Amino acid sequence: MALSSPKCPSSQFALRPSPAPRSQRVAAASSSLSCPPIPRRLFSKRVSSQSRANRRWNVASVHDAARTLPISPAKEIDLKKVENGVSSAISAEEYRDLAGLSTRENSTVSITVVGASGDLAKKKIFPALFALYYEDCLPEHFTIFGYARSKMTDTELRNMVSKTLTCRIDKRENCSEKMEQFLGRCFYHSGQYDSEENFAELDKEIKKHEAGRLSNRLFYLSIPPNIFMDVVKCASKSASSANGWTRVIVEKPFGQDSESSAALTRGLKQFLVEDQIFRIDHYLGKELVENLSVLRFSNLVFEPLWSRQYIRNVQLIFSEDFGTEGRGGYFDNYGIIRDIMQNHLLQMLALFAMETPISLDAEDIRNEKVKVLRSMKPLQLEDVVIGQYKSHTKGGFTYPAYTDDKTVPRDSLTPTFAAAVLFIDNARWDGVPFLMKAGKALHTRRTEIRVQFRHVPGNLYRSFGTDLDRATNELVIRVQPDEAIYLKINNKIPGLGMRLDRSNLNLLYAARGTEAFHSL
Ligand SMILES: NC(=O)C1=CN([C@@H]2O[C@H](COP(=O)(O)OP(=O)(O)OC[C@H]3O[C@@H](n4cnc5c(N)ncnc54)[C@H](OP(=O)(O)O)[C@@H]3O)[C@@H](O)[C@H]2O)C=CC1
Ligand SMILES: O=C1O[C@H](COP(=O)(O)O)[C@@H](O)[C@H](O)[C@H]1O
Repeated sequence: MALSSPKCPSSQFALRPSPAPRSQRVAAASSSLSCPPIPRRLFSKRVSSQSRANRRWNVASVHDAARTLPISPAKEIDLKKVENGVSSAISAEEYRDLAGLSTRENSTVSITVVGASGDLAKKKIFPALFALYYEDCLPEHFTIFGYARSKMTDTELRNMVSKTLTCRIDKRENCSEKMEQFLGRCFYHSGQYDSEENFAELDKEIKKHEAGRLSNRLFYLSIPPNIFMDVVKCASKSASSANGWTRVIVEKPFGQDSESSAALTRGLKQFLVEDQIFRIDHYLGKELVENLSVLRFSNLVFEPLWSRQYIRNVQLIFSEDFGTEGRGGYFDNYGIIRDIMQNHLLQMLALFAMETPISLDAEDIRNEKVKVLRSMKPLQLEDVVIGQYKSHTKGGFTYPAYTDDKTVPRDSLTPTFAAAVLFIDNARWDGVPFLMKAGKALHTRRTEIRVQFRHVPGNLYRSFGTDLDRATNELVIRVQPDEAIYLKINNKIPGLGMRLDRSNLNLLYAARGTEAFHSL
């Protein structure tokens, strides 16, 4: 089924409930007011005034426990318009207001992409920012700074970024013109992550562009987590906003284990209040992951089947057909389990397996997900397989081994592949294996959830061609590429006689070209 694509990002945030019903999002899109509705959960009642914990960071915000969206302190916003999440389409300007990005008060927003020389920044962050710019969802006065240790000029950054910008959106009018304008707003500053002095230099550069306007600053930590603290400390001391808000987006993985995760949180809180910290897992912004709860909770046909009674196993599969390619600096310290399984796949699993939440508020969904995680049996070593990709030749081309990557130590034992069987010890899922598989440099690029159903007891058609005991129903939720949901069913081959075959009942998404980071 083809779905028309909204013009503007849907402001869908990690750990947030399902988005607006499709019809409403499309309505928003087709409106001349271009930006889509913002979910109610972003406007929970808990409004904190200016940060008491740390006045340097000077923020006022609306706080939603699982995910926060601070808004500009001085702003009066008609929240009724967005009560119940998605009641009406809103304008680009209102969208910016709600995100605290208004320009009405002559304010600026400076976005610093820390780790701008890296993979995430190049592949996803700059393109997502461009998509927002294209859709007029960034404020009038905004500037983007790349910050990293690598030496680069502004022009080199622009050249690097321009290679990954695309006009993914439906209308491609003036795309190259818009790109030029966007690139003109991008600057680069080279510095160390633990140097207050270098961040003070960045501060000076930012100030030049702020030109005395109200200063709002966003730091996107597109770096390995072990240097988050250095950056937050230095940015806090030397480059935070003096009169507007300062926010920090923190990438996964949030530490190495629960101890280091708690230490990271404690560390961040020395310099930030919770409202300033935005933890992101971009898989939660993927269309099919967002659709998971909709599929299950708004279709009578699925929910009754969603249990051990009918489901034999669930597989969560992530595979990439490329290796680390220069990302060893980050990846080698974390490995595939911490890079993919513990966050992206586990989030998908929790959404898949949770009980019906009380509401679509982020906190209610989070509570249900936590119950799933707490019901999980601790993993045993024998339930896990790990591996690392080796060099191989195919079609006359030799693909490098993981340890051939110059950014990876030659003797690295970091896993690039892992498979694990997980069990959820509760009434719904007792005994159902949840198989997770994740790997880099495999044959295909694919992320999907495969739900295999039990055999039909006493199947009448056992003797008709197909081995129906094996060919059980399977529901496939293909997250990427070529998003689709299809159900494998057994049916009769048309014509004389009785021969059976397996077919797919399809919900194919046309190439919509949306990208999770764009909406997040
Ligand atoms: N790549 C992706 O698609 C995604 C990545 N992420 C997350 O983004 C973060 C960054 O990932 P990614 O961009 O892929 O990683 P990279 O390895 O590309 O690292 C980003 C930048 O950080 C600096 N860096 C790398 N290693 C180190 C190190 N050991 N010490 C200090 N600086 C270092 C480098 O900049 P320089 O040397 O110039 O300072 C590098 O360009 C991670 O937390 C990852 O989980 C999340 C979603 C998707
Ligand atoms: O978080 C990460 O995700 C990417 C894959 O993201 P996708 O949206 O392209 O599927 C992965 O390559 C990277 O290792 C990891 O850090």
